[in-house]
Amino acid sequence: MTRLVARSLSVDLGRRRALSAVDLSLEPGRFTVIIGPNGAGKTTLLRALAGLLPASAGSVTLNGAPIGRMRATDRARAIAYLAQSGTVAWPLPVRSVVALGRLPHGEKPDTLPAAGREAVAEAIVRADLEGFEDRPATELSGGERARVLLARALATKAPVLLADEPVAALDPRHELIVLDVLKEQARAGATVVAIMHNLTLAARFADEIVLLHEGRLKAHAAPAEVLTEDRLSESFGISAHVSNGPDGLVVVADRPLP
Ligand SMILES: Nc1ncnc2c1ncn2[C@@H]1O[C@H](COP(=O)(O)OP(=O)(O)OP(=O)(O)O)[C@@H](O)[C@H]1O
Repeated sequence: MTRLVARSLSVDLGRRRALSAVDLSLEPGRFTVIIGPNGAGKTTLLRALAGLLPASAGSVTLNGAPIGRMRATDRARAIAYLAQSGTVAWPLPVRSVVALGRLPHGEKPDTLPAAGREAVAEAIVRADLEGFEDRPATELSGGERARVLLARALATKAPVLLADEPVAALDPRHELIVLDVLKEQARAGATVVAIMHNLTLAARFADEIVLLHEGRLKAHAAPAEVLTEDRLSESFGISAHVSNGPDGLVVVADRPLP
């Protein structure tokens, strides 16, 4: 059970303060979705939580240990990080790319032990990639590639999964499949965090929503508490209509505010 905590976390990118004094506690078993307008600091927050960006002030701890002081392999075993629109540089078969998720365990793609092979096979099924195993990962569509990279992250079987816009490139069916997978990971005890722009899907799947705006945490609560018309207009600059649908809140952006 792994708890990831940011305390008064600020991050500077160049001379710009991208994140200011964020306090956030991410608990095992919860699926948290980070929302906010472009440039709000969502990726910066996720990268800092993953230990990929240093804190300029404050701290990030994993089960109480400062993340910046962890060995890289220990961190990679504990936290699977799925980057925004990740790329695949080499024409490796899909199975080998997914197997790279086992590297933090010291397992090489060509010589995976039974547990590694099982983790890879399971990740391929969960990302709906059966039949793609032998295809070169460089010859896939954007959405297929996104699912390969998700499968690579799943194959690590890390207790923390941080995903930057994991459904941005996906068709509606795969959006639902992937969000189900993320929710299942949380239900199985993982700490799962994803950045999303689709507010209706965020409301439907998230246990908690974190709203960022201009580098600051504006809200962190259940979807119905965060996704109010007033807050959407204040943070996103839109006139929005929020209603109750059969599967949760439905958020419709009516028009941009002047
Ligand atoms: N390398 C950099 N140097 C300076 N500023 C940067 C750098 N990278 C990002 N920024 C700025 O930091 C702020 C936060 O960027 P970040 O990528 O975290 O936003 P985001 O909320 O993830 O946005 P999006 O929804 O567009 O992905 C933005 O104002 C951005 O312009």
